Amino acid sequence: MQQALVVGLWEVAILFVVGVGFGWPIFDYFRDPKRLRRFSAPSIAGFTNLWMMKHQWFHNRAKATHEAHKRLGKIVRVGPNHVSFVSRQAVKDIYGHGSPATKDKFYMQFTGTHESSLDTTDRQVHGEKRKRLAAAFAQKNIVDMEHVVIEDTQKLLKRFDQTAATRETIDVSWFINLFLFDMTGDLVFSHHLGCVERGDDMMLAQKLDGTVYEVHPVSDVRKSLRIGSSLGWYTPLYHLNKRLTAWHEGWTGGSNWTAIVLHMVRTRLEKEKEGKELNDFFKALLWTKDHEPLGLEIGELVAECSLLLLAGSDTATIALVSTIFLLTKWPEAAAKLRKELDDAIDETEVVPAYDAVKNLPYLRAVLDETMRMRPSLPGGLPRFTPPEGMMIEGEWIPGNTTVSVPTWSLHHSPEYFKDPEVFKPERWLAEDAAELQSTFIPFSAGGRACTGRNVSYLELLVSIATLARRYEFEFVEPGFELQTADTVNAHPLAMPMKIRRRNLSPDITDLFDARQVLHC
Ligand code: HEM
Repeated sequence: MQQALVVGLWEVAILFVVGVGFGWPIFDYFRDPKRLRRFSAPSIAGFTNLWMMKHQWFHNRAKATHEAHKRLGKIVRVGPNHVSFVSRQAVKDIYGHGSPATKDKFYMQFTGTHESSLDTTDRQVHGEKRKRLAAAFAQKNIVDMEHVVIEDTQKLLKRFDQTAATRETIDVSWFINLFLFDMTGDLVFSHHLGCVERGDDMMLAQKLDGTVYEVHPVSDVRKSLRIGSSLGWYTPLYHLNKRLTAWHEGWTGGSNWTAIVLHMVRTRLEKEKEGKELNDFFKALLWTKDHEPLGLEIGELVAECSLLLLAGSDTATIALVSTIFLLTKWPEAAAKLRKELDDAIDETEVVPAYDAVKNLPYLRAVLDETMRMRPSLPGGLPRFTPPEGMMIEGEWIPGNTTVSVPTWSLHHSPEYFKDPEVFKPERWLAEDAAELQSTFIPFSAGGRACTGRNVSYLELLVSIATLARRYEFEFVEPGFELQTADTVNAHPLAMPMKIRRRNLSPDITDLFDARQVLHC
């Protein structure tokens, strides 16, 4: 009798949870307190965040949103409380300086013990954090770091030259990822990771008790971003869902990443104690411009550095791999670029100086066209409307609503970019190019746009100029298409290629031997 009652209670409880779980979203959809039903939604997106979570999990959020916009128009409801806009005006309204929208709670997935510049939703806290970094990332400071870019590029060339000599197949995507890990480690921490030299992504990590262990972070980071961003689309139950999915290796992956950064922070602080004067981004987190100590807690240093190391390496990897992919796919553009580079750069240069390449119009157009066609963060970056609501694209959007502009869709909109599926660097050199800039948002826009934009152009223009001038790349598989795993960043998957030397510039081994003799 008692057992029957217990089973009965369980059944009622299950029925209640299922009833509320399914019934409430349907009830709320028809209740429509924010009048969002006026915007069309793909499949179940108007009722539940599961639509977004599913596409995020399967790495195709940006593509699914794009399809929805193509079918349903420039304003689409992509979640019960999320409206997506593909328009120039919406970029201004949502992301522009002076926009009342704040960052969405989606970003809580990135927050550990402390918030970083990227994930804080508080304007004042963000203002202070951004001011600190902005000084370090100013153009005049970055130029002093050019030698790091040049030296790391030479190390990559050494590896690519060997591959070219043997005509073996190489996964270019993998080596570019290693190259940008090395470069970002050097720029942020003055810490050379040596990934390119070893050909692997091994990094040392440190537990809080000081134990040091080895981690291979590429797959850890992807798994961590995959689970975090999928759950991030349903913030009310984020912490509960995190507990329920504690078995997923992405959470361990995230902890390993933090442990890598902790190791780098501690190592860098040791060097500081030894009185070494190092010119890197880390110093902006230790000292004010007038050399007053900032006294940040170690947790905050780890949060900021974790962002810098990941934002710096992942995004630029995507841009550089995509450039090589698109130039190989569109050989006419590659030929034009090589002509410009051969005419402008001295034959004896191996890695040209930034000054020699920064104003080359076709080179810059190639990079911008790449970031248009394959933006590093292809999905919409979610923002939250203020409690009183706001106008977006001429529509009144009530308060506390998530809004975004999907970068991929904006960059592939025929309204702004003629023949959007064609790789056409020339569009950035045409008379109306200035107008295109307002719908070109690879670094986002306004007060929360990328702080690392200047350093990215330095790294990317120098490395593209070097690689395009020195090599011809070939796909091993005819008609190869580069696949990506879109978490928040669109991580490029393998790109097997053969590399041929163009024999224009000096041999890199001679250069290294000369440097070694010099150092002796
Ligand atoms: C091609 C290279 C890069 C691209 C396409 C890129 C893109 C972006 C985008 C779209 C955002 C806004 C993210 C959001 O609102 O969710 C962002 C933010 C940020 N990026 Fe980058 N990024 C690049 C390279 C870098 C580099 C090299 C660094 C530094 C080493 C960096 C540091 C940051 C930081 C600190 C933020 C947060 C800005 C803030 O909210 O104040 N990025 N980046």
